[in-house]
Amino acid sequence: MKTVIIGTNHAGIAAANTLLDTYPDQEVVMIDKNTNLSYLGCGTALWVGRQIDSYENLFYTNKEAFAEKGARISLETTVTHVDFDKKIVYCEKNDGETFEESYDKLILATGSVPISPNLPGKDLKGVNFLKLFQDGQEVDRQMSDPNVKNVAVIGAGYIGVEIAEAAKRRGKEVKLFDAEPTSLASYYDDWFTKGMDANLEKHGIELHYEELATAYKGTDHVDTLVTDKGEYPVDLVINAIGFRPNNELGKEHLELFANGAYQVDRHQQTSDPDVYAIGDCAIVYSNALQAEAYIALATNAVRSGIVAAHNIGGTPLESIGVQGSNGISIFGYNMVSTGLSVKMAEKNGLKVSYTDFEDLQRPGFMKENAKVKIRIVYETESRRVVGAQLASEEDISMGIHMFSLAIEEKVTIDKLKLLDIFFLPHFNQPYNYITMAALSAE
Ligand SMILES: Cc1cc2nc3c(=O)[nH]c(=O)nc-3n(C[C@H](O)[C@H](O)[C@H](O)COP(=O)(O)OP(=O)(O)OC[C@H]3O[C@@H](n4cnc5c(N)ncnc54)[C@H](O)[C@@H]3O)c2cc1C
Ligand SMILES: NC(=O)c1ccc[n+]([C@@H]2O[C@H](COP(=O)([O-])OP(=O)(O)OC[C@H]3O[C@@H](n4cnc5c(N)ncnc54)[C@H](O)[C@@H]3O)[C@@H](O)[C@H]2O)c1
Repeated sequence: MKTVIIGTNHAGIAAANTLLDTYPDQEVVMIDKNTNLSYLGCGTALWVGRQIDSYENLFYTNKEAFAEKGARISLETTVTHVDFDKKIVYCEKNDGETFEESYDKLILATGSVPISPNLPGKDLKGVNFLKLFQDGQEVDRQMSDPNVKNVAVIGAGYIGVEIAEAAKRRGKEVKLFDAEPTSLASYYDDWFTKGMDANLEKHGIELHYEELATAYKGTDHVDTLVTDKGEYPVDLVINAIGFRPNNELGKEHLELFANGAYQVDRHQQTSDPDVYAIGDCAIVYSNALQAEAYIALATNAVRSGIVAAHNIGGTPLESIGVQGSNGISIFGYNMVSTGLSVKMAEKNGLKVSYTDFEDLQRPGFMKENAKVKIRIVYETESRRVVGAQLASEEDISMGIHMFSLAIEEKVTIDKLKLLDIFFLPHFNQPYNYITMAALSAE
């Protein structure tokens, strides 16, 4: 069996490793237009903000590792189109050479592309996106120029908030814009985003919410950002208003979700039985919504790659769905969430209730201590847990995984009330905030 994988980043890598490690008879061909693979985009802001010493360790594998395992791998090679009837992939290398690859099974792992606001001046120098390793390097190069003093970040989602912190750490004047009234509006409720916004402001980031960019001005290089509320001097702009699925190769042939992502079943199989789609170019099944959804995360990419590869290799395996669990840490303030916020649940037509609790992480007699906020969101009628959010200066990250499993397993809020949670002063309180939140649920 010959499998061709188009796109060799997180999703494609996971699929290739699974096929090569588990199914030695598989012939695996990997093709990617980029010069590198496995770049951890999460490290871009850490590097730009100089919270890590080098960007080199942000790659976790390389081309040679796959060649050694027996794959044929071509980087700097673009798949220009696919003939799905003849089952042939047409490729063009960066040096202009073209070649064809036939396949028995095809895996589309072509990822996502940043949404580009089509504004006047969008092609001016100094207007950037953050997706690839190369984009991060370019932003870093510009950030290193002492003449670059004013940075505008458009989009206060994950990338925007993280890069705003990084720019501030590099001593820039930073303005953060978003269409919504808060940062991280699609992941957290206001009780949480208010905490993050206070944190951003405390560290000198100027917040411009419910304010839309309308143009970039400048001669060769951007020098002004125009919005519906004013004009601001800028030396560097970073656009981070979300991703859209890259469906270029299959959009005429395969069934698509509302936003253009490839429609797949729980085996990652598309509407063409010989074609699988994984990672950011495909939909996921949201256990919180109990419906298909689009959630672009490296974690989902890896899991979907493993599922597709096992099905192709001959071991039937269904995806268990996702919760979209995510986390962020900005100037030492940590927030994690899984499933749906109240706002997002209601936007999607779910009738939900929620329970909040706030307390110190440890008993008051412990020296190192900080407050923790928790919200658990559950369906009002069924009482099924559909989301949780936590925030603290403490590392509360691991607590969210239990809620992820609770959502996946359709656990009710009442089941959490008397859950066995250990107590040790070094870690938590005898009246644990998870228990207290659950007990106070109406
Ligand atoms: C700055 C940043 C920070 C992030 N931080 C996090 C984080 O902390 N946690 C998290 O879970 N997620 C994070 N993400 C999201 C995560 O990076 C993506 O969800 C993940 O990269 C998706 O992996 P993928 O393999 O599906 O797609 P992609 O990473 O988009 O890879 C797709 C690959 O396909 C190749 N390709 C596309 N078209 C063709 C073609 N025609 N021919 C050949 N090759 C092609 C591309 O070159 C690319 O290598 C972050 C993203 C960014 C940009
Ligand atoms: N820590 C993490 O897990 C992490 C880090 C970075 C990226 N990612 C993932 O990568 C993907 C892309 O990240 P992202 O930050 O670009 O997207 P995002 O969806 O997290 O945020 C986009 C933001 O842009 C805003 N926006 C949309 N249109 C706008 C407009 N015209 N003007 C102003 N604001 C506008 C939205 O309100 C939103 O706050 C997401 O799926 C994200 O979850 C995850």
